[in-house]
Amino acid sequence: MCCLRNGRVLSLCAGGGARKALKMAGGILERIAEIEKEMSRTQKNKATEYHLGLLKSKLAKLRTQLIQGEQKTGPAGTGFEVVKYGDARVAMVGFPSVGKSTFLSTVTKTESEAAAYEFTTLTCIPGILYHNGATIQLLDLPGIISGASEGKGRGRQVIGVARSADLILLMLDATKADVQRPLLEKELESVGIRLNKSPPNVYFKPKATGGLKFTAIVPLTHLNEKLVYGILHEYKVHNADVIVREDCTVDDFIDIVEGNRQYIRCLNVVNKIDSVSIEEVDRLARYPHTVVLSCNLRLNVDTLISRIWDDLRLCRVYTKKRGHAPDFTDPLVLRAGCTVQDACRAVHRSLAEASRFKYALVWGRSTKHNPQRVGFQHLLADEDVMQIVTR
Ligand SMILES: Nc1nc2c(ncn2[C@@H]2O[C@H](COP(=O)(O)OP(=O)(O)OP(=O)(O)O)[C@@H](O)[C@H]2O)c(=O)[nH]1
Ligand SMILES: [K+]
Ligand SMILES: [Mg+2]
Repeated sequence: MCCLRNGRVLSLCAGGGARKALKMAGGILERIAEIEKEMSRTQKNKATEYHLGLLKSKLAKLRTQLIQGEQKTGPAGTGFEVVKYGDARVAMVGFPSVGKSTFLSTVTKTESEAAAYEFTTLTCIPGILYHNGATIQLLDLPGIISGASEGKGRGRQVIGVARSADLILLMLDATKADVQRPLLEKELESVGIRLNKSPPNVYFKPKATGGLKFTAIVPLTHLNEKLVYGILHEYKVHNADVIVREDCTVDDFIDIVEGNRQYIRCLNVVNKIDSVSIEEVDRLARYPHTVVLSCNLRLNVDTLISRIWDDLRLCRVYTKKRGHAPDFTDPLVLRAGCTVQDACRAVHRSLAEASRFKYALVWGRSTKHNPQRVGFQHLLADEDVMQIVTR
């Protein structure tokens, strides 16, 4: 019933351009359904792998068209753009009534309405989580339903926000986690979001001339030259260098050719563990990238916050003035793998220029001795202390 309400809201605000876009999306959806049907009819074996590979690239192309169509023609103001704020952004994605709003209200000062009926939250509600000297923007979002990625309910907007996050929390209900998790993963996958994955190690460079050059530097068990050529042909790429450096799948290779994938870290958050047995809690907690939780009983809330912190992979750098103690209250909050130059830039843009910067003194886990005199390229570690010496 609520979906209907959402559907009605959507169609009410759809103007001429948007209506055309919806119609176009409808055509693409039909073709996607046809290809999915054909794929499910086709047996998987050596003889069909080429055919299946091409179908997969056709499918990927259509899905990209769908997303791009939406981005270009979607009525303005229907997304819920919330300004990025703080050192990192965490978005909660889940089915209705799994406890997203309850969690936001538990860990931030923002009150997001929580209730026993589905679709209580209708837009993006930001809250701020203060942890370890960092400010983390936590986004509460409307519940999504299966088919969200194809435009059902507010799914598209929700996924659009998820795309902008540094970490996605897949919020699950402990009584239905095994059903909900794969459905949510599928919705995010189908719009090009890759969870807890790193980009496949494949070099791909389209060129103007010279034909296709294919090299594999490891034995391949899913891909072969013919298949790669077939997929590239599907994308109308006739000149390119391809170097495959890992045993990647057809899907991985298509991701590389599409080039628009987003690799985002994700944590499965299983809420309402007060509703299931202790044995079940134990089983759920063993799933990879998972934290179990009860917002109502405040069980494991701190564990979740510290897992969020770990997964964001932030790096705190305490700055220090010459002759003074370091300021441990207000760190620079950067990303893991940051350099001294990044830290200088965070203090002031001009300090990141070689004309101003002489060297830095660093104390902490990144150094061999304390302090160590280092240049711009030195890699900093979490909780390092840094003193900048200028010219
Ligand atoms: N048993 C139990 N119920 C919970 C827990 N956390 C939240 N709830 C209840 O679950 C219901 C839904 O909570 P919400 O926070 O509104 O869920 P939501 O995911 O934001 O829902 P939508 O905004 O509708 O998508 C409310 O009645 C909460 O009181 C929990 O840890 N255990
Ligand atoms: K609810
Ligand atoms: Mg809610």
